[in-house]
Amino acid sequence: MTTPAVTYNLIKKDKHTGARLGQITTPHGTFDTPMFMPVGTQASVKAMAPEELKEMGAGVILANTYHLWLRPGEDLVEEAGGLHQFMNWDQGILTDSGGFQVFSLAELRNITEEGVHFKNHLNGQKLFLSPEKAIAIENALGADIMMSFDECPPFFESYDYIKKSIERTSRWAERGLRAHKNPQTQALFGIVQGGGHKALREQSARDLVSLDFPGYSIGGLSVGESKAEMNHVLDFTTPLLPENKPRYLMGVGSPDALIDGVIRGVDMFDCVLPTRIARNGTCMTSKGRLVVKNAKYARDFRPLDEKCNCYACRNYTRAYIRHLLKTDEIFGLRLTSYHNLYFLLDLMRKIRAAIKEDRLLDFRAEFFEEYG
Ligand SMILES: CNc1nc2cc3c(=O)[nH]c(N)nc3c(CCN)c2[nH]1
Repeated sequence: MTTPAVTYNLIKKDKHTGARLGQITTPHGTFDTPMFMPVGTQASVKAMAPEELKEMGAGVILANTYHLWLRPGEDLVEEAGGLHQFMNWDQGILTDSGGFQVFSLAELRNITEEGVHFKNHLNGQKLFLSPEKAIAIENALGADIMMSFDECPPFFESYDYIKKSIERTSRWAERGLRAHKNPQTQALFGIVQGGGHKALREQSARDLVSLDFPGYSIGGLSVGESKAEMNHVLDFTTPLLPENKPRYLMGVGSPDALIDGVIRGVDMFDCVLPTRIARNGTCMTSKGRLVVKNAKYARDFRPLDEKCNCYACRNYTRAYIRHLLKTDEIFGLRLTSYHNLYFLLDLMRKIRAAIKEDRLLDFRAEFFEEYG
């Protein structure tokens, strides 16, 4: 039995909720869970240097197969020694498989059993992605954790459509497992789908768990459904997954969604939100969102968040950051991006501490009281 590339160690279960304290060990280090993973779609977490990401406690970051396949090409990244070498990041890297990005970015032509035909969103060129092609690209990129090639169906699609979709996604997952060249150094996760349908989530989970992946992602969420609907799906989906393997909720999220996902047994999260809203001057604070570009902050010489200990909050004021954003000074985006990423990574640190002391529900109540 070869040692798998990624192993999960469940350290402690919260007494009052489904939350778990754990650690995930990868070829590039061991990281505490629950964890938030900053998104670096094109091999860069926008505006952040690797040293800054390390300083704020980021362990695993994301990159996207679809984007890197188009530019600069997986062969170039492989020639550079793989993503870690190429982007000078020696901690964890997870690559998404391209399925979701194709559906959300490219002009779709059609989905067949073989794979997905579509147009390159940059130049309209006809392209084709199959499970085998996506896995080959992820093998070349060299991420520690790879996603299976899946279809993320619209949450509100019909039962029949989603049933056909998850059955094909499970066949794609099996094809991906067979095509995977480096299982000893790269862990391939299965992605559970099924929309809002309990029976389909059960069928998808059953199919994927029988293929014995080293970890499982929960897909098909954070695609426009309400937070209540997402939490309801999590309520019946996480218990279907093996306790001794990591669970990754894709594309989530906001501070409240992170807490509610942890409570329902999720270990890993990713979202572009912190860096995306930072670029238009919206900051996450313990008292909710703060749009620092607003005129009311022009002479506000307090930090973005008086309870935050990040580089931006220790050294700069709302007035200065607002000035930078208003004058299109790039340093402004760097400060808001740094702060938002730090805010979510620090939130995960607080959540892990709360699980350790069995006071996660109290922490949730305190957090929501202030966050609004
Ligand atoms: C922002 N919301 C969101 N929902 C997702 C679902 C999938 C999903 O169902 N499958 C895959 N492969 N990726 C997803 C992603 C991208 C995660 N970086 C999602 N993002």
